[in-house]
Amino acid sequence: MDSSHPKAVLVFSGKRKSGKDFTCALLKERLGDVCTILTLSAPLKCQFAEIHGLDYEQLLSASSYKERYRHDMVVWGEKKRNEDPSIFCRLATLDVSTQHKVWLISDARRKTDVAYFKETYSDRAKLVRVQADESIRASRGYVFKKGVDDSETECGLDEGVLWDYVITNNGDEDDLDRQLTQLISSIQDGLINEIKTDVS
Ligand SMILES: Nc1ncnc2c1ncn2[C@@H]1O[C@H](COP(=O)(O)OP(=O)(O)O)[C@@H](O)[C@H]1O
Ligand SMILES: C[C@@](O)(CCOP(=O)(O)OP(=O)(O)O)CC(=O)O
Repeated sequence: MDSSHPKAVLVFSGKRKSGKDFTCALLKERLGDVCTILTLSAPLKCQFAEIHGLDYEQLLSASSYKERYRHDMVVWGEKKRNEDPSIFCRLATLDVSTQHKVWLISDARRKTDVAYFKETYSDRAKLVRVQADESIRASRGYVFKKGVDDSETECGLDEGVLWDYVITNNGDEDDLDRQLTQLISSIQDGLINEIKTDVS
């Protein structure tokens, strides 16, 4: 593995409907092709869909179809992680083009996810928590589900993590834009000067 690649790995975590995907898409828009979005859930959903004859594309979407199978995917995923804690981290980051110097991992959920990226990429890995008030999440379609929202998949990173950045995403677009601008400039200053060339 090329130890100099990637230059930065932003590991995002947040509750359902907090805006992880939304925030990563905005960052990708701002950073361009130097950046790529990777999800730990994609390889899990791919395998789960194959085993159960389900529609992978629908599992990837923000749909009721995904929600219908979420709990079963969580249980199956945890069984696989118990056998090999970093399996989905490795699968999600396989063969990423060296063109993409900045990786946005949009959906870390467990201490083992965080540990993998910190151990593998050291200080190139930065932990980002996206947070939104529960009322805002509800307005985006969040409904509490027992066995999901009170279990590790949604609570595994609620405590004991020192976040490098916390993004508050309650719908104030100017505030979000300001936070993302700060995040991008601190990454550029701190970790990856090359991005200044790539995005200028
Ligand atoms: N700041 C925002 N402004 C407008 N819509 C938003 C904002 N943040 C999230 N959303 C919308 O809310 C829904 C949930 O956001 P998403 O990023 O999918 O959450 P998560 O990935 O954390 O579950 C999506 O439809 C998304 O487009
Ligand atoms: C089984 C899962 O991978 C399903 C995650 O699906 P998404 O990542 O699509 O969830 P959102 O937070 O709503 O964007 C969770 C897990 O515990 O691995």
